[in-house]
Amino acid sequence: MMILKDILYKVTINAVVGSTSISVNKIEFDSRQIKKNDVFVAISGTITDGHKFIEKAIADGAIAIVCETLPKSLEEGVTYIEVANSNQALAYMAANYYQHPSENLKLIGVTGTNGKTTVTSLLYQLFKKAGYKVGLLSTVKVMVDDKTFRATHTTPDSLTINKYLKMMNDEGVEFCFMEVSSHGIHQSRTEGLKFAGGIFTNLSHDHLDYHDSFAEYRDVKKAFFDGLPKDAFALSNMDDKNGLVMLQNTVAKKYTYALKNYSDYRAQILENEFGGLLLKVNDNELWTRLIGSFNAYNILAIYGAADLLGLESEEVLRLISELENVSGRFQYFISEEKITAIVDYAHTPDALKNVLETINNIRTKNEELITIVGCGGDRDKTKRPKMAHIASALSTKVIFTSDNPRSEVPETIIEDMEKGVEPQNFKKTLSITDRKQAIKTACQMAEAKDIILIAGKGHETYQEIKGERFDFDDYKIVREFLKQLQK
Ligand SMILES: CC(=O)N[C@H]1[C@@H](OP(=O)(O)OP(=O)(O)OC[C@H]2O[C@@H](n3ccc(=O)[nH]c3=O)[C@H](O)[C@@H]2O)O[C@H](CO)[C@@H](O)[C@@H]1O[C@H](C)C(=O)N[C@@H](C)C(=O)N[C@H](CCC(=O)O)C(=O)O
Ligand SMILES: Nc1ncnc2c1ncn2[C@@H]1O[C@H](COP(=O)(O)OP(=O)(O)OP(=O)(O)O)[C@@H](O)[C@H]1O
Ligand SMILES: N[C@H](CCC[C@H](N)C(=O)O)C(=O)O
Ligand SMILES: [Mg+2]
Repeated sequence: MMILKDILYKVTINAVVGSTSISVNKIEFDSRQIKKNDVFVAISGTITDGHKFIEKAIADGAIAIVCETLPKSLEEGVTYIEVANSNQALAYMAANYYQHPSENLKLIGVTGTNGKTTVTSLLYQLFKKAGYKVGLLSTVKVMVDDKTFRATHTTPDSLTINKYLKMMNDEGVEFCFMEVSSHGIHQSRTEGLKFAGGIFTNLSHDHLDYHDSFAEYRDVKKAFFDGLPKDAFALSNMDDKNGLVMLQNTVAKKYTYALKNYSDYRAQILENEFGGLLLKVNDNELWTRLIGSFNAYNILAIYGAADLLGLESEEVLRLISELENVSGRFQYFISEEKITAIVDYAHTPDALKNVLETINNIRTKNEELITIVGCGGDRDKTKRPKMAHIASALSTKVIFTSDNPRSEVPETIIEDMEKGVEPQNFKKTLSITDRKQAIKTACQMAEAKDIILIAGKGHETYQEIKGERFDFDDYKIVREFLKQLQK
């Protein structure tokens, strides 16, 4: 239980009806979770409006309501708080309720179109190897030191974030690395958190189904850096054309990293092969198992963050060479017949281009590259033809298939993709709606030494169709087919 007034500390309030000295049990923003003596926060969302469920919440025992518009009829004995922004109010209420857990550890946020999971997961590994208790909030999973929890989002809602941070406080966690998605920033999920640092990876085409324009997408990401406190660091990628934009209004201490432009943390790629990357980082040689020039940026970002967080440079260089790859990110194996199968999470045009260019830099010309790719349903439609254009231009053969169709018709998604294929590449492409069938066909087509890239789902162990999740694991399926085909 907690006094409502204390939960509302720092919340911008327009009007109060009733007493804020009442004791409430817990905070909920979903009326279906309300129990007796809870406070319900009504949020107007993308599908429905929480305000429609105020009456239901009270009937189920809510004794306080936080909302942006007071209901026409007010119930006796219920306290109503009218606020300017329910999402923001929820974030401050969540921080108050869990006693500001972000202030009791060093919280580092990573934002950008691609690389967030890779950078946060590598930082988690690095700080664990350095002997610290560490937290992780990522697309793939949540870690409270050594305990694993299922991730429902890249950036969870503010109540969930603060719940995990409080658990980390109780476990004595000193550092927490979290992904900060543009949806998360736009919905104030990270409002009220005290960040010790922010890292910008890159900005390219994604989520234009949610943001009205690329400029709005950029400005939402920039808002994260604008909100960093002056004792935090802001580490930005100077090779990204929006790298400086992210830093221009932050009061945090500014640092930069790059391979091409002058920066505080610089790297050069000395070797780039399937075995890993040999880098020169600020005049030190560094080996990493990770593959691909895009991973040079991720490695440099974690090197800079570790330095800014006080880890000793020599130790960081040694530990980075021990880091394991992140699940579903350029995860590969080579079959007995020397066919290389790569599973990667690339689901944006820039990511797909990076992965395909990496493979093309490594493979010899007589090794065919067969790419299997689809696009998520209920996501950015404008990236579909771009992904298909990139896949068909940079592969020897391409099979368009389903990713997570969600509520859309899979064939329509594939048609959207096919529109991006240039005529000279038509002969390279094939469309097979069933993803399993597409993977099997690629395995049948592949000859010894060929490479199969399965892109878009990475670590995901499900396929989302019409609101249901069916078991589906790219990596397991391709291994199985290559074994069956004795290839
Ligand atoms: C589009 C989007 O981001 N939606 C998120 C948002 O939901 P919403 O506010 O739009 O919810 P809504 O369904 O319209 O409902 C409005 C309100 O009414 C309430 N409600 C609803 C029904 C009811 O009976 N009673 C009730 O009180 C809901 O609890 C909600 O507060 O807030 C919810 C609670 O935090 C999130 O679960 C939900 O994520 C949905 C499921 C989602 O798919 N989000 C994806 C797009 C997402 O967030 N992705 C990003 C980036 C991914 C990446 O690039 O890696 C992420 O950070 O994961
Ligand atoms: N620094 C980078 N620059 C460009 N592409 C990258 C970079 N790092 C990873 N990628 C590519 O993007 C894919 C997704 O990487 P990752 O999961 O780290 O990104 P993310 O930002 O967490 O994505 P999401 O927004 O979906 O959570 C990888 O599988 C790889 O293909
Ligand atoms: N295979 C996934 C990748 C994107 C998942 C996440 N970034 C999101 O937007 O929810 C899809 O496109 O369905
Ligand atoms: Mg991620």
